[in-house]
Amino acid sequence: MDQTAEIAPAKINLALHVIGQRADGYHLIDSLVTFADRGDRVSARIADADAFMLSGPFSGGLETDGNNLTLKARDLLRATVIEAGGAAPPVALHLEKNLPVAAGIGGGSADAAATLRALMRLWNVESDAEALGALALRLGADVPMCLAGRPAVARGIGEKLTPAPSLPSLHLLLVNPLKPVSTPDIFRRLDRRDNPPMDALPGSFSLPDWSEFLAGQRNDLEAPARQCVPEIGIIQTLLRLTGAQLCRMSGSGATCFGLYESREAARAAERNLRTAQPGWFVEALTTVSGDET
Ligand SMILES: C[C@](O)(CO)[C@H](O)COP(=O)(O)OP(=O)(O)OC[C@H]1O[C@@H](n2ccc(N)nc2=O)[C@H](O)[C@@H]1O
Ligand SMILES: Nc1ncnc2c1ncn2[C@@H]1O[C@H](COP(=O)(O)OP(=O)(O)OP(=O)(O)O)[C@@H](O)[C@H]1O
Repeated sequence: MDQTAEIAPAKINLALHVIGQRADGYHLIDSLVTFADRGDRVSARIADADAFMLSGPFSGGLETDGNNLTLKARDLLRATVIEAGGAAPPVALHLEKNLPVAAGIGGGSADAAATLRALMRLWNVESDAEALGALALRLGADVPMCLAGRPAVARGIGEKLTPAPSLPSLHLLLVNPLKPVSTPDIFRRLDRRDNPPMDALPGSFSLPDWSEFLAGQRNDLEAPARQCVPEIGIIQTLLRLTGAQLCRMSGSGATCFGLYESREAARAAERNLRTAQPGWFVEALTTVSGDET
């Protein structure tokens, strides 16, 4: 194989409780994450020399040097492969950026994870899950969960993952006012770092059970994010007006999601909000189900 491609799906924190802080400043979280059926796209092919190309609606202003998480992932995997005596020939990478940047939906982390998956295939790298998780964590706290790409409870700083097999597929609308948010800044603004963890997850696939469960959970980063992006309140009011059963912010923001009872309801809300707010990112999507293999 000399070329391959991977989708880098949007990550959604359905709930995110901040329950402590490590001595090094990183926060301990208890978060339920799931993944969209779409996102960025990373394609890779063996080439004469390393190359990187960016395209897509949100490529403007993004780093094209070694600070782009796609290239950080390439460089880290290559160093690991070479250290183990393997070969990691030059590759041309193409990142199609469909997700807004610094938006709380894991864009850069998803790109890094997709790059790892693509290059492991291209370079015939084999690795056990534990070593791969540790490698991913060196790229960012969200990268291990994006590498797994399955509904999970994320604990520790986000790297301790427990599958959530009974989480059903959800119909969501993502809305972002295109105001980038700095993750460290939002964590720094927290008033409390010792909040209670999430309740026990429902054991059944029932959507009403999950809706009720989610309604009882929180995103502890929402209050500090609202200080920086007041539009978060407006977005949630608009989501409720379009019939969302639940709305909440994902990650460190500012993207919020609305939960709808059907794909049609999410699509209708998408049409309404795109007309009302043409300058915002508004995307209806379906999430992966916990029991898909
Ligand atoms: C908010 C979440 O998206 C929830 O899934 C993640 O916790 C953030 O994950 P991420 O963007 O991959 O974070 P990293 O790139 O590893 O860290 C960026 C910065 O965010 C802060 N950070 C991140 C994760 C975490 N559990 N505690 C933190 O305090 C730290 O200041 C860190 O320097
Ligand atoms: N491929 C990439 N895509 C997006 N951001 C990138 C990428 N590479 C580097 N970055 C940098 O990472 C920062 C965080 O962007 P990202 O989109 O990953 O944030 P996020 O969605 O808030 O992530 P998370 O939900 O993991 O906190 C940006 O400010 C950007 O400069």
